[in-house]
Amino acid sequence: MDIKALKGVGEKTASYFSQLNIYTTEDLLKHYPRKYDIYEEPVRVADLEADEDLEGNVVAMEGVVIKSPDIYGNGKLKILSVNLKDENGDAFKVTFFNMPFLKNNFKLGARYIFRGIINKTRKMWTFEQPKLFTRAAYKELEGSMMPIYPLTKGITNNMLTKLVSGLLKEYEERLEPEYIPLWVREKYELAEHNFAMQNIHFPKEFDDYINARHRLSFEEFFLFILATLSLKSSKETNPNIYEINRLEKIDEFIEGLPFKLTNAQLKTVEEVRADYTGPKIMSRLIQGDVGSGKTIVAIIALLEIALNNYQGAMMVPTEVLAIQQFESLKDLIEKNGLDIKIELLVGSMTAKEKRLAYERIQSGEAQIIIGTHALIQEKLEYKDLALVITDEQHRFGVAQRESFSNKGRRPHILVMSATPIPRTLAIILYGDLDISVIDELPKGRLPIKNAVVDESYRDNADKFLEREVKAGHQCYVICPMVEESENFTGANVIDYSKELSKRLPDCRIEYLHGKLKPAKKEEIMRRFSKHEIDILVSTTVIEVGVNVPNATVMLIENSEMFGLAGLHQLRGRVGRGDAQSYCIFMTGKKSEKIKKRLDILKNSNDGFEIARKDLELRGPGDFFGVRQSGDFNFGIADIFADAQTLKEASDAAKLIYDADNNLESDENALLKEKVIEYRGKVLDKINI
Ligand SMILES: Nc1ncnc2c1ncn2[C@@H]1O[C@H](COP(=O)(O)OP(=O)(O)OP(=O)(O)O)[C@@H](O)[C@H]1O
Repeated sequence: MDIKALKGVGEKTASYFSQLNIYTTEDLLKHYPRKYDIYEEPVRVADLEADEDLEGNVVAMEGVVIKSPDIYGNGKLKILSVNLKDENGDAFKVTFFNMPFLKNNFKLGARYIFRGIINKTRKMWTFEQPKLFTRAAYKELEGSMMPIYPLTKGITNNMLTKLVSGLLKEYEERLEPEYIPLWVREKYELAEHNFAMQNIHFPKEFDDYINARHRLSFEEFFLFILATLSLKSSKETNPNIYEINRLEKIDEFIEGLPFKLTNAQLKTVEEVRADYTGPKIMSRLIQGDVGSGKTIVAIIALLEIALNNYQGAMMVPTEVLAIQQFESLKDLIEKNGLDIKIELLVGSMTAKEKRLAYERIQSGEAQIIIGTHALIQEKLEYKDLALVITDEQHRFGVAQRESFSNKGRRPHILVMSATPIPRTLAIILYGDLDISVIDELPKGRLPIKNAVVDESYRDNADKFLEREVKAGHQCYVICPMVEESENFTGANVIDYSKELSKRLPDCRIEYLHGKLKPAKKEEIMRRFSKHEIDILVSTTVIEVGVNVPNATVMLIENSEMFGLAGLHQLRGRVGRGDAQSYCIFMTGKKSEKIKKRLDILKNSNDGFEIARKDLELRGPGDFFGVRQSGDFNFGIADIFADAQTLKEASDAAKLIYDADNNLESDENALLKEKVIEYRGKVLDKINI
């Protein structure tokens, strides 16, 4: 049902909802809480002193007024300040702004429970504008879990809570039929669908939440796997319609590379070449950690396809990366004296440039095409596209991958990923692809040295950057944001690079961020690659794929603001050459928790190990809306935290598929409808 059919949702609200990708009531029900507000037992001052993580967070405290409250302040601002003590007799304070009428509530000896963000100011634990409860009122709420939804401008939590709760009431009357066969629900102990919907939004108790979440994650994985299984079977019958031969020129090219391929690379190259010269169309995933050397494998394939007189295209997630790949491939082709024409296609090219590029692609003059999403523009036609490579493929949806492959007759597909997941999971998640793993780093790479530091290390950090620059190396500094913003207190690239230039006047410093004009981005990246810039201050636009092997230092400001997977990707921008490289994680806020998390990165350079340790640290109970891997953005399920559920869903899907691969039995009738709906609607939204 259209979201506008709901009472109180007009055109304007609907347009706000579209920002959250909510268009229908079904979308609204699938807009799961990000976390829950749990009314926990009140804490005491002693608890606050003992657990530093409580500061700055929401807590409840019970207290007795120990002094008649004061009102102070001038004309416009009136501050009511109340002194209290907790049951141990320890003092804390509460302040309210412009609410002088509350004064009468706080008679000497009155007892209340306050709930809000607690902070220590001038040695006193203080609430500002907390919510106020009588003990009886609080006890009623204690233990309950109120949903907190992801929001956007114009949509409040209150509004969502009301709409969802209204919808669920109605839903109960209309009871959606259960579509997972009974035997599956029994075997894997799955709650019923409607129960799960009700309890993911408004769990009465923690266990209900757990059961709801389990059912919904299972359901997401289950549909996803059934859909990919059917995709795979349709591919298996695709014969290789291209006449591609192994060429000596390619063997010579490999021989002539300035480095020796690792065994893992060699094996992967073999698998890829066997695929596209074999009887069936290739659908292969190359999985390898950052810096493991996936790109050269892709390049070898592109060259061999081009030399066989077909076209090959490689789609990458950012313009910066497209330009870089294009330039380095052009260099390689020239150096090796190969007669191959390559083309760049990115969104920011002028209409005329694009038209000319389109013409060369359509006529077949362009043999290798490198670009961004621009490669799958409807208007673009290829002459004879035989190979499609998507780099860092998790940025693209399955549907995009498919639409790309529909451009050719049915091209070979190669997908590259640095997502650190174990092979068993990869086999399930990439059900429609064969997998090659590059599990070995090039020889001579020294492990990156890591340090987790805070502001007190600033001078040393500056000296360190200077020293590396003097030694002829280059550095990245990452800031979490572009420019100063009111509600965000992290370093920003523009101010930061100004200040850094003052402190290190002998270094050539420039900044880069996503909002710069594409031509400017290109110019900066080109100059950095050519070592005309020593220190590049950047946002995370350089996170994926950027390759400047002479860079040896990665300094990440406010590293507590990034996820571990993102930090690992960023760090992967150094350590790409022979020289010793360093990664400095600078933190703005000191806390044991933050330190522990960053220590995981400090102690390991292995992507998968990091993901696993991160999960261990959080503990299996700590997964309220925490999605560790943004790469596979399922609605609620997380491939790491729910790895066991994923396995079960995969087993169940296979059992069903093996017994009834077209889902034709009565028992599977409703499931079939769902899978078809899922393939059409959801599969393209899941980024794998
Ligand atoms: N066998 C090798 N020996 C030495 N250097 C290599 C080898 N293979 C690749 N390289 C170089 O290592 C660097 C990183 O390789 P590449 O860019 O292919 O990594 P990647 O796996 O794509 O990493 P990312 O996921 O970070 O993009 C490049 O400079 C590349 O030329």
